[in-house]
Amino acid sequence: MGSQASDGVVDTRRYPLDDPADPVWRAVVEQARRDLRADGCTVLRDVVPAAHRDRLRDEGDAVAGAAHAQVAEVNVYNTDPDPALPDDHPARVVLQRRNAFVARDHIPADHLVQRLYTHPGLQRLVAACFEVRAVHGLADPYAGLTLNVVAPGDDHPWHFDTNELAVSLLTRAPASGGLFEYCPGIRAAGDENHAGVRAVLDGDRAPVRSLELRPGDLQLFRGRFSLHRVTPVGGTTPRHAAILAYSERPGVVGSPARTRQLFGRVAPEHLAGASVRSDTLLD
Ligand SMILES: O=C(O)CCC(=O)C(=O)O
Ligand SMILES: [Fe+2]
Repeated sequence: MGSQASDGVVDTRRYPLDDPADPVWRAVVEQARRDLRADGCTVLRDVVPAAHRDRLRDEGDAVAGAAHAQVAEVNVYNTDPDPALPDDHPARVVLQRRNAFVARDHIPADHLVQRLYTHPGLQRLVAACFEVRAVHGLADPYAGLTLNVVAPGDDHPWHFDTNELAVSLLTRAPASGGLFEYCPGIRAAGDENHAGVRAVLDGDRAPVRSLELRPGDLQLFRGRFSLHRVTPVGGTTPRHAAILAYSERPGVVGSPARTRQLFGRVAPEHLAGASVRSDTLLD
């Protein structure tokens, strides 16, 4: 095994990151591609070996207190309410966002999730699964890597992601609830499908799929096209998920407005640059 992957963060028998010619690597990629083509989502089971999962959870616990907790009124597009839109437009539905994100700059560089995020072999595998030439970590000092903290009784309401390629890793499973639900490909570049999105907000369960994530699994997800949420967390302990955001282009930084909304502050990088976009879908 090569040096990058053999430090134990990744189970290199199941995921031989250093060797894309290995039939095991190729089989992983083929299955992931089939899943992603079919419904925009795939789960790589047990990427982080069982021996490291306590550490993963403890590191998440250590930074969870730094999450920016503020109930925000949002819609699925994370846009401001626009009273000019008709009443039945999905952007008119106001949701309470109660989850809180820990920004990347609060996560120490030696934490397992930081090492996973920047791991060249893992990035190569993720790119192959998503069928893109390469994935790049964001240049955004906050949003590239976050910990999503959902407290008992709270949820993370329906939304689309701004970012195209997301990888998530549960670091603390909730005692109950906290399921990831998603509507595969409910919109596409050039087709917002407002009626279908609104129907889900009004309770239509037909397009909804549910996923049970386990600590150590990596979920690869195209959240820009699939409406998704985390259902209310039950029990007395929070749900923690690390969100590893990637882009096909290097240098991506979030807008100042969105950054303030998510983290309550901005960095010089956010004020300096224009954010890069690949389509004209609503945020
Ligand atoms: O916590 C999760 O599993 C999903 C989080 C999510 O959808 C997001 O951060 O955009
Ligand atoms: Fe999301």
